[in-house]
Amino acid sequence: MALYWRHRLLAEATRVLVSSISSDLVDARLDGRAVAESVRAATRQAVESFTQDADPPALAVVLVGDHPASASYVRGKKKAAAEVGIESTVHRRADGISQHELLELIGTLNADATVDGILVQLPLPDHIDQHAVIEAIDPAKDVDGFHPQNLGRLLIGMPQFTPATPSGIMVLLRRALDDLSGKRAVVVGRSNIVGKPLAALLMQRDANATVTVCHSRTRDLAAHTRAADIVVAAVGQPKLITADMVREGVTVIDVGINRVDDDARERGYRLVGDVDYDAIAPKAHAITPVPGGVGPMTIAMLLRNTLQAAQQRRA
Ligand SMILES: Nc1nc2c(c(=O)[nH]1)N[C@@H](CN(C=O)c1ccc(C(=O)N[C@@H](CCC(=O)O)C(=O)O)cc1)CN2
Ligand SMILES: [Mg+2]
Repeated sequence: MALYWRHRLLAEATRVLVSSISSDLVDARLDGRAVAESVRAATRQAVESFTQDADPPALAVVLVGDHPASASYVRGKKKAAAEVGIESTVHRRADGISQHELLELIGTLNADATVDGILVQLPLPDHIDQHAVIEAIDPAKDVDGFHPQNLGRLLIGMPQFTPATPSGIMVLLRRALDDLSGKRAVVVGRSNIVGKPLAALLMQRDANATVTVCHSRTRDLAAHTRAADIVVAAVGQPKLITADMVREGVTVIDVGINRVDDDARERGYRLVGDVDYDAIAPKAHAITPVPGGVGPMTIAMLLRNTLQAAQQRRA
């Protein structure tokens, strides 16, 4: 029970801070960078007070292979951690690492009392069983909140670590809407790291949304999204959600990060979400851009989880 209340207090502190910052809802654009900055500022302050009489929270990040996007997210995590006073160590391993070797590394990090939080950057190479790796992480150090124990706790309303992207989305939704109670929320995508935990958070008693989860086999997706007050797209398909699929006044959260070729850009591509932002923005109450929407929240919420891990472990 103590864990539960500590989690709720931290969540409430973030919510108060986030709702008190100057408006980051310019027109309909819901500025994830600004909200993430406020979450990081709150975390920085809390880390400062934690380190008055304790070592800084310590995060271990495991990165397998040389997937460029994963390497870039891990750099982002390391930099953001340093900025709020969290120590981080990246354990980089070659693509060819065996599952056994990876499980051994997790075992070593679990046993290391100086490590508060562990995360394994996803995706992992095909020859490794992702579930086995996640299950090997000590649930008390599972700052991604992907361990079955933590996902199970979330489902029954006793969260310990809540996955970063869904909890970041909840902060954005609370920033955009005064009350989620009774709102019809359609989550498009049923992944273990976004869709499923987000559905659990939205139907929790402190949110009270009415939740529908849609996926690749859903018949007449547009009929669901058109009836929704909140649409969350987390599929990985550019322009899956078009203007004719949403109602006037909708709140749209775009979780997709898709690279599309663009010769005009120096890097040869640009990032787009799952949502046709330009067409939907004029009719939306609020909508997150890509980049600069959900992505920055993912890293901010991870930092919060890492502080929480240190607080719980050292209590
Ligand atoms: N172990 C984990 N693996 C993965 C997670 C996760 O939470 N834990 N989530 C994603 C990747 N991810 C963090 O790991 C992540 C994705 C996107 C961003 C972000 O800030 N995106 C920017 C754009 C960045 C760019 O230019 O490429 C944005 O949307 O503005 C941060 C973190 C999968 N793996
Ligand atoms: Mg976004």
